[in-house]
Formats: sequence, structure tokens, C-alpha cells
Amino acid sequence: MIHNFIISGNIADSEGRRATPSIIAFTKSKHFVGQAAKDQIAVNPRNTIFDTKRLIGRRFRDVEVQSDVRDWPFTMVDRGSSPVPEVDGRSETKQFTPEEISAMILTKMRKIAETHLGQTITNANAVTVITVPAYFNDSQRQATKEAGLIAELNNPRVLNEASAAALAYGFGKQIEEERDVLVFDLGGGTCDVSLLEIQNGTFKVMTTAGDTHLGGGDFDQCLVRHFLSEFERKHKRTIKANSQALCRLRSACEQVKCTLSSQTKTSVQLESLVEGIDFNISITREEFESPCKNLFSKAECLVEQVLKDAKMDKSSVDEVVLVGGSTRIPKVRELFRSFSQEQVTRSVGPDEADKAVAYGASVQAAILQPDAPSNISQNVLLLDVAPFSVGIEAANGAVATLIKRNTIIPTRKSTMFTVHSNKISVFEVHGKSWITFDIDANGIMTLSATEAGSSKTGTMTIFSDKGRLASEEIDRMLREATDYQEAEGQNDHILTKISALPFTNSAK
Ligand SMILES: Nc1ncnc2c1ncn2[C@@H]1O[C@H](COP(=O)(O)OP(=O)(O)OP(=O)(O)O)[C@@H](O)[C@H]1O
Repeated sequence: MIHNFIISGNIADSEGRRATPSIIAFTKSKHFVGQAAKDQIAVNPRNTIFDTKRLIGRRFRDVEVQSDVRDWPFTMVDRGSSPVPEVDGRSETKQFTPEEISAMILTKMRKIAETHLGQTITNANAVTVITVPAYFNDSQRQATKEAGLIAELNNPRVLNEASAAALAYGFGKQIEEERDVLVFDLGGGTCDVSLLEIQNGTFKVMTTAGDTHLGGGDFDQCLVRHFLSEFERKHKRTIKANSQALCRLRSACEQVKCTLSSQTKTSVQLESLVEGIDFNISITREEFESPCKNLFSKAECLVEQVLKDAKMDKSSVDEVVLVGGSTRIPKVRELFRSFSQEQVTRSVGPDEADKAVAYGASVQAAILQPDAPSNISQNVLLLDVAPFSVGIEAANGAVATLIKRNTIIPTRKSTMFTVHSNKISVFEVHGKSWITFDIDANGIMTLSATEAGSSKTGTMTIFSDKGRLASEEIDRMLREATDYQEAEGQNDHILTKISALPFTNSAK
């Protein structure tokens, strides 16, 4: 956070913690956010919600959502095609959208900042920066922004986490000769890789790649599966249906994973895990790494992809910046063994690995404040890119790509299409029409259409007809959020299919 333009990065909560787990727990009488929620997960697994970043802006039927739903102890329902967690609330079952849950976490962040400042944040022109994985699509970005609005954050802006980490790495350094920096960010749920050119305060993203479903939680889950089969083999029974036992096992697995980052062997001791059976087992680092093999190769592929897209080889990278808690895993660091030791930086090293993104967000927030001093706003410039290509699929299945991935944003591209049908549900245009895609600095897209030779136009935010929140809906959530205060204490080419628009592509 920033305070009178002193950039503080992570600030501590009332208990001195500089990081808040993105976890919410509901009981009959209150709800808990952060560490308090994490601490009670084993006794209240069905009403403790985590990993909402894997849900936000997605559809219930998405393959990734379906695979997570099988592993999560809480109940998920399909509400108008959105994935919505359901919990036992005060007096009834209650559903909270991923936006509402994220908003509760953001509200907690706002309160920590206000306590630190000793005042409420009232400046309506102030800008708040929320970081997202670089590989979040338009819908996930919009949903995150909406969560910011529900949390009553001023002017929420979305920033890519890898770019934030690059800002943290380069801010305040005199980099006069161009440096090509590869940022590898492997956190709890997502992995992002970006290649940037940094020189004289300009941070230009050249290429980016990522997986919004690859992070520490996946390594934990691999260990859970490994121990589940060991338990079954040893004790001839399963614990899959026992959500309390599963939660205890998952917490132990995270601990085991972290211990194996610094030791080559450790053990799990869970007393009376199920039916009075104690589960005691040891595990080596190799035994942890083996079932996680495909996760390591997924991460490696992302590094190769950004280099390939930038037409660069490893030796031309000046520096590799590792961020995110999961880069402490030795096998993850080994992915960079073919880079020289001098290339892999310690400037944002393992001890700062999970703080870099927050620090970079505060740098970007400082730059964006309307009253930012010119030494901040004029000397630092971040040029980010669109992670996906954007195009239109015409009625005949032909595809026109309007904006290629890795194009610097904000950007705008117009093309003439011929609209054959007279009846279009979204825009009242037909015949020859200009179709324009705008991608703003948040990576959020707007589509507009103008009929050639007439003044008929229409504008829509992409996907706004398919699951995004209407402003009345945000207002309702805002009201409910105030009622529900925290208790004290695919690859490279996503096409925007606009099936409602029966276009025939006449683009040159
Ligand atoms: N010593 C360690 N060894 C291995 N993993 C670790 C270690 N310390 C923390 N982690 C893992 O790092 C992850 C959290 O990292 P971080 O705080 O960067 O993620 P995040 O910002 O919450 O996640 P994301 O970037 O996906 O939103 C957790 O999965 C945690 O288990």
C-alpha cells in the first residue's frame, strides 16, 4: 500500500501477519477471514471456502472447475451457469458467488490498510490496484474488478501479477542498458511467466504465458492422493468420504511439501485420522516429486513458450526473477538449471518471493494516483500485453483474429464485417458494419459495432450477456456485504465467439 507516497508494500495486520490467506469460513453466528478461517478448517471443512481465484469469472461446467469440485470439501452449486459455493449460514443454507467471497477478502485488506493509516480511505479519486494472474481472461478480470466494487474499493484497477513482480524487481534501480528479464511466478493456485524489457523506468512486457490452474494447491493435492492410496493399502479402507479427515490430511500435506523444500525427508503423524486409526508415514523429497512430475513439466513448458514467442533463447535472458511461495520447491528451481547462476536473481529472492507482487502493486497504485508526484508518475511506465488473441467467429465458422496475443494494451482494432441477418440480439446493426474491439489497460474488452453510412451503434462488454454481473446485482451484493460483516477477531488462442452475431467476415 502507499501512504503519502511512501510505498510500503506488505503491511501487517493487527496480529503482525504480512499475508492473509484467501480463505473464508462460515459458522452459524459469524464468518472468519484469512488465518482465523484457515485455523478452523479441519473442524469446519464444509463451510470453509478457499481457492476462489480458481472459480472467479468461470463457468460451472468448465473442466478445471469440475476437477476442483471433486477435490473440495465444500458444496458447489451451478447457479445460472456460475460456480457458486454453498454454506450453512446463520439460519439457512446460503450461497455466495466467487465475487462476493473475493469481496469479503478485499474488505479485510481495506480494513487492514485503514487501521494502518488510522483513517478510512475516503478519496474518491484514489485508485486501488488488485493483482490477477497475467493469464486471466476477460471474464475473470471483470469479475475481479466487480469484487473490488463490492468491497467498496475506489476505482479498482487490475494488474498482472508477473508485471507487478517485475515492477518490484526494477523499481528504484538504475537500469540504463536494456535488460531482458524473465519473471516466473508460481503461487498457491496459478503460474505466470512473463518476459520483459526493462530500461530507464520503462517495463515493457514482450510475451506472457500462464496456467490459471497450476500452483501450490496442486502439489498439495498430489501428496493427498499419494497418502490416500498409502492409507488404503495399509489399512484396507478409504477416508475419501470423511471431509474432516481429508482436511487434516490436506493441511498436513502442505506442511510436508514446505518441509521438503529444505529437508530431504520428513514424516506425517496424524493421530486418530479415521475410526481411531493413527496415520504415521515418512516421505522423501523424491517420493514427493515423482507424482508431481507433470506439474513440473507444465511449468517448464510455459517458460519455453514465452521464450519461443519472443524468439529468444535462454542465454539472451539477462535475469530470471522467481516469485511466489511455490518457487521455494527445489525441483521448481531446478527448472532453471540451464540458466546460469548469475541469471537467476536473488534481488527478489526466496525470502521476498511471496511479497514481490504486493510491493509491485503498490508501485503501480502510486503511479496511477491522480496526485502522484511526477518523480513516480513520469519516471515509471508499465506497458503490458493482451494474453490472448481476440477474434470473431463468423456464421460459416471462419475466424478473423483482430488482436493478436502479446499486443501491447490498451489497444483498439476495427474491421468491417457484413452482417447478413436483420435481427441481431445484441446490436441493432446490419449490412456493412465496423466492428471494434477495445482492450483497456486492465485487459478488459469492449466490443462495439457501427453500421457503415448510418449513426446506429452499439457497445457491449464481452460476455456481459453471459454471466457477468449487472450493476443492480453489484448494488445488491454491496448491500448484502454490509449486512454480513466479518466477525471480530488453453492455450494460446482464445476466440471470442459471439454466436448472437451472425456475421459474415468480409475483413481483408
Ligand atoms: N517453503 C515452501 N515450500 C514449498 N511451497 C511453499 C513454501 N512456502 C510457501 N509455499 C507455498 O506457496 C504457496 C503460496 O504462495 P504465494 O503466497 O505466493 O501464493 P498466492 O499469492 O496466495 O497464490 P497465487 O499467486 O496463486 O494467487 C502455497 O501453496 C504454499 O504452500
